Amino acid sequence: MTSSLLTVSRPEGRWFPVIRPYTPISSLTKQGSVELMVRKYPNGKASTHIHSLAPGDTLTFLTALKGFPWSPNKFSQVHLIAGGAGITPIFQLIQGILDNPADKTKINLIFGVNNEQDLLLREELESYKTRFPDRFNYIYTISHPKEENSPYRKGHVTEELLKTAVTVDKDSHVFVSGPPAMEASLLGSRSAPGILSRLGFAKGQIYQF
Ligand SMILES: Cc1cc2nc3c(=O)[nH]c(=O)nc-3n(C[C@H](O)[C@H](O)[C@H](O)COP(=O)(O)OP(=O)(O)OC[C@H]3O[C@@H](n4cnc5c(N)ncnc54)[C@H](O)[C@@H]3O)c2cc1C
Repeated sequence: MTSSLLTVSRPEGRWFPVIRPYTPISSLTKQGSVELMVRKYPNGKASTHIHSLAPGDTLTFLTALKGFPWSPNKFSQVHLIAGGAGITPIFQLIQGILDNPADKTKINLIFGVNNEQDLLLREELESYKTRFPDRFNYIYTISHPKEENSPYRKGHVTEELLKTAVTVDKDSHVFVSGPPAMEASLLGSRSAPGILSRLGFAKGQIYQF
């Protein structure tokens, strides 16, 4: 579980191929096809190339990259912090846990996006919430809401939000997947601790996709 696929794109007009990982959002046990969700960045070499593909075109997969070595009930609770398209590996983990009847791990998702349209996989997440109300909880936080009466929290994923949204205990683990600025503020650097360590999480309790 939690692996991504290394793709090779050959964008038109470029000498060198571009290698980028993408995470399947289809169940990993599904045979015969794979579903990717790729966010298009206007100047993004691989993402614009993948968006230009038409039915019948090919995309080369180099290999699968191993992610976190998950085993059921490894932790009593996981806190999953996703930003934008970073939801894909987090969603794969949610699917793997909740689709496995033997796994009783509780999931607390904090999903930060720019606007309501960026709330990817919203229906799938809401369906899990309906099926697992006691084990799956999510908070959406939107930095630049477009809807006037947006029902969601406004703002970025901040220390203030995480103080109330996550409980730090030895038996929990945190998974982070988001844009560079969000990851930097959560994880910090060698010289400056990030939000997660200020909240009390040990390094070994944090996994960055
Ligand atoms: C393990 C792993 C799994 C991933 N899975 C997915 C996935 O399932 N779906 C998905 O869409 N992406 C995923 N990504 C990100 C993906 O691999 C590429 O980094 C992304 O598509 C950008 O590549 P690019 O060649 O289009 O952009 P590049 O040519 O590398 O970058 C060009 C410009 O695009 C913008 N840009 C690029 N990346 C970001 C970013 N993360 N945030 C904000 N702006 C950015 C910047 O302006 C940058 O200067 C994953 C990354 C990792 C490490």
